[in-house]
Amino acid sequence: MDKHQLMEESKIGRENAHVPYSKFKVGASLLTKDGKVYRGCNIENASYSMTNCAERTAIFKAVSEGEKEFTALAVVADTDGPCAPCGACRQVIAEFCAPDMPVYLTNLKGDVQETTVRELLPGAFTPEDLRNAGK
Ligand SMILES: O=c1ccn([C@H]2C[C@H](O)[C@@H](CO)O2)c(=O)[nH]1
Ligand SMILES: [Zn+2]
Repeated sequence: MDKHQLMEESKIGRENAHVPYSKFKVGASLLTKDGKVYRGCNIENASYSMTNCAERTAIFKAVSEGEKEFTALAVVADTDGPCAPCGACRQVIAEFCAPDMPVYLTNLKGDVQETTVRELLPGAFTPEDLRNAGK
């Protein structure tokens, strides 16, 4: 699967967005090392803060199915420029994806910003920090 196909998968994921409050649909697609794609959408709640973003939906779906190795992530929304993941998602992405993994931030107009996990959250707090604590 190439990056263009992965970006199309994120648009398919976006179609299931549950957004009665913001009306802002986001889609994500996460590619595994074995070529499988996990799609995600944002899922809002009447208790607004319970909302789960598209990126975290895709990651949690994959991890809950036993997936551990990821090679790319694409995110899409109907934004003016490429859709930027929120801070919470950047932290979760950094937990499960390698620092140099490509991330494709896109919109429905076809703008694409190719970035990396490291660039999304420089200096991320990682499992390594916990392992090294007190040493
Ligand atoms: O990268 C992003 C940014 C926002 N949202 C969602 C959360 C909420 O449902 C809506 C507005 O913030 O967009 C995502 O899913 N991903
Ligand atoms: Zn988010």
